Amino acid sequence: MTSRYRILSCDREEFSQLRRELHRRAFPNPELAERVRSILERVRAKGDTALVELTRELDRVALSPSEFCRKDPPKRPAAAIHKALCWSLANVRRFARASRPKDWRIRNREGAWVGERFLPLERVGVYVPGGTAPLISTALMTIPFAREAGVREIAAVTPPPIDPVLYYALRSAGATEVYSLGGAQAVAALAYGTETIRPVDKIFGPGNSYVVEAKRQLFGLVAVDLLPGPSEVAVVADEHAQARFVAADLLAQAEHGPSSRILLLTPSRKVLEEVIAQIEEQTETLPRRSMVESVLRDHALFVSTRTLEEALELVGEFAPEHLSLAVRRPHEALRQVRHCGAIYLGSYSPVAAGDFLAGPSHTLPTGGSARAFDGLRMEHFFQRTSVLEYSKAALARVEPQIARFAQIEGLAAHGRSASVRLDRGIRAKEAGLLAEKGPFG
Ligand SMILES: NC(=O)c1ccc[n+]([C@@H]2O[C@H](COP(=O)([O-])OP(=O)(O)OC[C@H]3O[C@@H](n4cnc5c(N)ncnc54)[C@H](O)[C@@H]3O)[C@@H](O)[C@H]2O)c1
Ligand SMILES: [Zn+2]
Repeated sequence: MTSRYRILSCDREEFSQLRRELHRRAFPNPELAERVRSILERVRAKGDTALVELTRELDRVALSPSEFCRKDPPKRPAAAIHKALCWSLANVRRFARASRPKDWRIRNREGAWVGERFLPLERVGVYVPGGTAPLISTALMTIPFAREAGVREIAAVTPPPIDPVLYYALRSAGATEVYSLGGAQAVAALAYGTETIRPVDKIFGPGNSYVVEAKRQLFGLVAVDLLPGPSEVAVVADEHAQARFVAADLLAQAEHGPSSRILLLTPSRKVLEEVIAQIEEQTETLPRRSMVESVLRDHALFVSTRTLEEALELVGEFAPEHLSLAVRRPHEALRQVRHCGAIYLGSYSPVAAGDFLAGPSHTLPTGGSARAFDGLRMEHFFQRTSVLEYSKAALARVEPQIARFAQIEGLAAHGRSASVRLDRGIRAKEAGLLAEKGPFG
């Protein structure tokens, strides 16, 4: 079959080649890094003055520092829109509450209590993209987690002018401050603070490459959640898959932007051909047709594998943001799938449901980073502390081992801090240990 798309039929040799190709790593782009570095430095050095200049240069909006923070009450949108927002909010809040981390403790080998305590962060910043489209769903998929976690101060930033429905969504989701600021400069303001914005402890949310690079550079000064990039989807389809559904899911992600990536893996050549025919048919009627076509041309890959197992193995190598398992036995396939951001099981779970309202956050790792990074989740809004409690009896049981470590590491005061509590002859003991030989002889 000839096609304008990239189609691979995967035999033994191509399989290992494709495995290598699909195993991606994201490197920072040096020019972009330099550009972002200079924006961050301007905000650090000149505060609000830099924010006024950058907002004029990059967003083409003239704002004075007193106009950054929006204080006006939000206007309630039309009933039908309001209902959709509430639907999403209810699902996300419920998911957030159910996934709240719980304090726990166990007794260790010597009978002391050891455990973890989770406290909500005090002040966070949430970036909500707004450059090309007001990502209202992003407001609903980040801020409620902070709110349900018990974070007291939630500062949301989004590029001006703020869409009225987005403003309403930011407020109803629980933002306690909303700033008309976008791009790397908004991230810098959250991290460094300016005359009008107090710095935050952690920065959340997706954004374009400037926003993500700013988070990467500021990591350490503040905490960040993850570095989400352009959207992507992989679909694994078997011979039972509905080509119409599969094509629709692939096109939905292609619609996100020119750098979106889409991947289809199927052991059925027939399904592959049907999906491509469906893509051509469905693309005709999409409003963002030209963008979708450029994604299909430059960032789409259609692979026919020998078996379903091979398809599932390759998809683990790709570690996609979204994975749809359009197969007859999705739960069985799930067991064979390795890392990815979110998995959609069966024929009736469109990725768009997760994008807009299902419950788990749609802020997910991209570019292969799902191999090690999690999508945004409740735990990210907590700071975790370990808690330890010894009784005298527990300490007595283990004190000789503490003394031994103290000796190995040459830290006598450490050893003494245990033995002194047990009234064990301190000096005699230390003298004895120090007189002994080294660990290996
Ligand atoms: N992975 C995820 O979970 C996820 C979820 C939602 C959105 N996203 C991604 O978020 C992104 C949204 O991007 P967007 O552009 O629409 O909005 P955005 O708000 O992220 O970026 C707009 C800002 O970029 C800055 N900017 C634009 N051009 C610049 C330049 N030349 N130099 C410096 N700064 C510049 C401007 O200040 C502007 O305010 C998309 O790439 C989308 O895929 C990812
Ligand atoms: Zn999507």
